[in-house]
Amino acid sequence: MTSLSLPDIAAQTVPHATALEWVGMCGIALPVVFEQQRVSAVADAGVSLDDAQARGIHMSRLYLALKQLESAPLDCSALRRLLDSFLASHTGLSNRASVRIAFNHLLKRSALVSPLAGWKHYPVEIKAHLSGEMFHVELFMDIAYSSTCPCSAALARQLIQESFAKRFMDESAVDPKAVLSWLGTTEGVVATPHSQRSRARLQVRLGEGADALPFTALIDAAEQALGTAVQTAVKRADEQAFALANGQNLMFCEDAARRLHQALRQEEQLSGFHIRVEHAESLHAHDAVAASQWRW
Ligand SMILES: Nc1nc2c(ncn2[C@@H]2O[C@H](COP(=O)(O)OP(=O)(O)OP(=O)(O)O)[C@@H](O)[C@H]2O)c(=O)[nH]1
Repeated sequence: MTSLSLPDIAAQTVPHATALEWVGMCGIALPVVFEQQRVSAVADAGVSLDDAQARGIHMSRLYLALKQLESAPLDCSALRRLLDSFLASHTGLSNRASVRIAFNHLLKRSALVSPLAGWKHYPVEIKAHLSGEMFHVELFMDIAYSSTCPCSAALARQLIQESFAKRFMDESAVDPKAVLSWLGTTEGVVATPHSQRSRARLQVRLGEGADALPFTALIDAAEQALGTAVQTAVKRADEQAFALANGQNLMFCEDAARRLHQALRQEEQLSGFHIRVEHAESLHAHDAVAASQWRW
């Protein structure tokens, strides 16, 4: 064993001094506690390097500080304490600190009709920033839903009308039983509208005084506004109810963005948001996309 001290390269000065906006680590494996459950998260942690002469920051200090989140429930207070400790460990070097934490939020969802339930995961992210006394937290969530094209539905209805006219218009008296049985065939309902799995990507900024991270409430509000969230456990009765829900919930991407905008405006704990919806069209190979924002 040698008694030589370890070289500390980070403490050196640099010949071409430049302050840096952000320096840190990305993709750190981190177990966190959210809503009484331990979840496997990935974190990015960093600070500004405002001392233009300093060679580097002390990455190990940020890494070790993240340990705080292994046991403390994940909320705004815990994030604030973490960022305070990032800056406290970089006095004289850094004035700003940030952390990003990403994980899958699991929620149990009931079937539409049958007494079944299953799990859905929602990719979520938390971004917290501290600059002087300015602390803010942003949340991101990704929500899958089903959308049926209103234009395609109208065109399909027109084809069904034409098919009906061809089959029954020459008859002097239309027999309801014949119509009923004809409606149950693919000659009757001759066309179906296209629908697609769609995604809503919500970014929100929490207002001052917020402590809890309201992922569940926001996801519930968004799914309620969209009306046709993707399902978990599905029996035929559930699938039929889903077909009815979609038929009564026709929407362009613009409709989805507007509904979400209205829903998020009701959320008093938010100070701003950005919405992006993507309808992964089955009509063509590109997506239909709409975005909206408030105080973003
Ligand atoms: N600043 C910086 N450190 C890096 C980088 N890549 C790897 N590291 C390593 O991160 C390790 C931890 O750095 P420090 O936190 O300064 O470690 P330390 O000097 O033992 O810890 P302190 O005594 O608390 O300063 C060092 O071994 C660095 O070489 C990089 O790009 N920048």
